[in-house]
Amino acid sequence: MRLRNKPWAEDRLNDFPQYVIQQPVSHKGKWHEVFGNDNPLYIEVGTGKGRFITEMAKAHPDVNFIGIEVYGSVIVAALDLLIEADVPNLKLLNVDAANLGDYFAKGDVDRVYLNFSDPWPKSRHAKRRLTYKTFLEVYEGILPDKGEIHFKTDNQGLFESSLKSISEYGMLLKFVSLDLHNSSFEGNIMTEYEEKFSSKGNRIYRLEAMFQ
Ligand SMILES: C[S@@+](CC[C@H](N)C(=O)[O-])C[C@H]1O[C@@H](n2cnc3c(N)ncnc32)[C@H](O)[C@@H]1O
Repeated sequence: MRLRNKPWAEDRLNDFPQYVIQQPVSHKGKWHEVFGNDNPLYIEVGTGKGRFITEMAKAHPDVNFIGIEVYGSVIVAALDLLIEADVPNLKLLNVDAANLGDYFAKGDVDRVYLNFSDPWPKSRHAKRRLTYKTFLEVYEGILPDKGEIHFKTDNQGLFESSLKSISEYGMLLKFVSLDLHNSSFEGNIMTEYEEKFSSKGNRIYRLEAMFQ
């Protein structure tokens, strides 16, 4: 993603503590207190400008959602969407996914969504892919037993390397589509990148995988 520096982003994120989690470490093991209910918690890692997670929160009021994004200059756009939507079941978290184990205990998170993650095509950058084994370890550490990741991308190389990484990790593939938009899958919510790349004619790949 091309980044425009927004020096004011941090102040804006701090101005909305009702939407942007300020001290995530303090919620470890007790995230239900943040939402005031015992509903399941789904997170999107690399939420970008937040369209997917905001639309998911609107469509599923009985699920709690957190959009996680490493760049403040990007997640401020998600904050604008959340302010407009004003839904109680969505929060934002401006952290690096590599550190999620510092903020979430095993079983705090019920599902991980990865959408159009940066492909990092060069093999020397493979460790930065959000489906690399070290990130799978992080997700396994915060999901319950048999927890799931749901991943979609238009990038064939990233999809193939993710299938390999997920299989080598010993996860069970529950669903694979090599052309999501021409499949029978129902309830798809488009992300910003999905709209951009599918409108150019790119195929969308999707998988669901379960830890076991
Ligand atoms: C290509 S964008 C896709 C955004 C959105 N999910 C979509 O589909 O439109 C990938 C996003 O993941 C974020 N990201 C990459 N690595 C991350 C990490 N380690 N932790 C959190 N976010 C990350 C990037 O900053 C970027 O905003």
